[in-house]
Amino acid sequence: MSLDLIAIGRACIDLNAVEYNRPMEDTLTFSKYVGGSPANIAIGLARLGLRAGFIGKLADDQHGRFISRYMSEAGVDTSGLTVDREGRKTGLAFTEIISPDECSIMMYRDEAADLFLRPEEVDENYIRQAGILLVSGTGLSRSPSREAVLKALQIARRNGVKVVFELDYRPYTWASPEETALYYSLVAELSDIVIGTRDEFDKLENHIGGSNEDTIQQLFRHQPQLVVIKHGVDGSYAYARTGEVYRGRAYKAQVLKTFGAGDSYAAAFLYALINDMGITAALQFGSAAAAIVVSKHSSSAAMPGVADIEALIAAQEAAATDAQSSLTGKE
Ligand SMILES: Nc1ncnc2c1ncn2[C@@H]1O[C@H](COP(=O)(O)OP(=O)(O)OP(=O)(O)O)[C@@H](O)[C@H]1O
Ligand SMILES: O=C(O)C[C@@H](O)[C@H](O)C(=O)CO
Repeated sequence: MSLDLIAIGRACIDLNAVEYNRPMEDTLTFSKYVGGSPANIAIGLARLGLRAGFIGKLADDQHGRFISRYMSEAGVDTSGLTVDREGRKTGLAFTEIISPDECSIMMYRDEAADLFLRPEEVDENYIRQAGILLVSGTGLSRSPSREAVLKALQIARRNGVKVVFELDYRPYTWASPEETALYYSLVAELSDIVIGTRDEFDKLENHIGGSNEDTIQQLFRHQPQLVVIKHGVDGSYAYARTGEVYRGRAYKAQVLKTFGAGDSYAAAFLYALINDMGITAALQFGSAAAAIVVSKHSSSAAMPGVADIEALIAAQEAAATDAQSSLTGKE
């Protein structure tokens, strides 16, 4: 077996408001989906036809079994999953969709099983047959998951497996900003590619209002070859260690909710990189996949296929060219 990418971290349950455009107090019905950033990314890559695997710990309950079955049916290799036997629960995320710009997530993650993944449950032989290890930042927030992720990182480094660090900052599991900055910078400096929002890089640097230039100057002193910094609807930048800067625009979308944007972006961006399509195409793929997912109800179940992404890019690039021609008066 050989896998294009293995993601390590949490696989949980999303309960997304079915009656939306209202506060959660007025929502009576929720739809169940698999959630958790690294699980969503693995599912997104499998939907794009790549061989994706997952390392994580599931609760020994109905939700854990649902996640395992869903991921496996989605085409994700689940042989790296372990099951908690000590009564811990699956993490739940209730999502509130008040309006397209006002979405929030209410977490139930006390003693969540995923944070109890142990280093001895991370198998060197599993990781060494992958092209990429994707580390999700939340897995670093607590022990023993923290040590399990660090072990996976160490295995990847010594076996020539590329490491992608998705910052995936979620405030609820970290003890302090200093702790977040310490582990984020440690892992970012050992990774080949770092992907995050501007706000997440501020967490890594432990200050507010940092600049992309300062961020890349610091990270390029270490291992990273590519740093991707997302700015929501204002688009995203990819900085190469060799000095090139690429800008990707966000595509127009009929936005229903904003969560899931980052995970679909990461999956499609990495799909394009793995297929040697170049960084400009990777930025287009990431933005197009995100535009599709923000217009749908779920994150994992809405991950698009290659044809959907290509169709959105073709339509929106053609529209942008038409708009440009009518401005300049050229055909
Ligand atoms: N409202 C939107 N409409 C269209 N595209 C969007 C929108 N919001 C985000 N995107 C696209 O998704 C990409 C990632 O979004 P963002 O920077 O919000 O990531 P994130 O905060 O990691 O997402 P998440 O909410 O899943 O954690 C952006 O660079 C952009 O291309
Ligand atoms: O685990 C979370 O933090 C929430 C996710 O389950 C959810 O799918 C999401 O926010 C995607 O980015």
